[in-house]
Amino acid sequence: MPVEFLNHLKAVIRERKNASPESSYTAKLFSRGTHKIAQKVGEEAVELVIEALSDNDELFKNEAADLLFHYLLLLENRGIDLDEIIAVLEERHSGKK
Ligand SMILES: N=c1c2ncn([C@@H]3O[C@H](COP(=O)(O)OP(=O)(O)OP(=O)(O)O)[C@@H](O)[C@H]3O)c2ncn1[C@@H]1O[C@H](COP(=O)(O)O)[C@@H](O)[C@H]1O
Repeated sequence: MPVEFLNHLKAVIRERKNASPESSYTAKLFSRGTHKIAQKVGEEAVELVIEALSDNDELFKNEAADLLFHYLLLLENRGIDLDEIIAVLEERHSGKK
């Protein structure tokens, strides 16, 4: 189920690429381009690092979700599927067998 949801979210993000910027947060970020999307990934990564140093699991999970969401956006903006990143990990893993 979690993997299916991730695939569903990827599809929604892809749809938003062609949606009007006024219609959604995701569409607006796509309209602002690579610089803004990359900046958001950096911001969300820093926010996650800050929460990693706290003991609040709820805040940590929320920041982790924000980072994952914006990471998916960055991949979609680049035209690279998450499966291609997983393939890199699989290749690294198989090389260590
Ligand atoms: N999973 C998410 C998701 N996670 C985080 N966010 C947004 O990411 C932003 C992160 O918070 P920030 O305070 O860093 O950003 P902000 O202040 O809103 O934006 P800035 O102008 O400051 O950059 C918030 O606006 C969140 O709403 C998300 N926005 C949308 N989704 C999903 O994306 C899909 C498309 O949603 P829409 O974009 O609403 O169509 C749906 O399935 C949504 O559930």
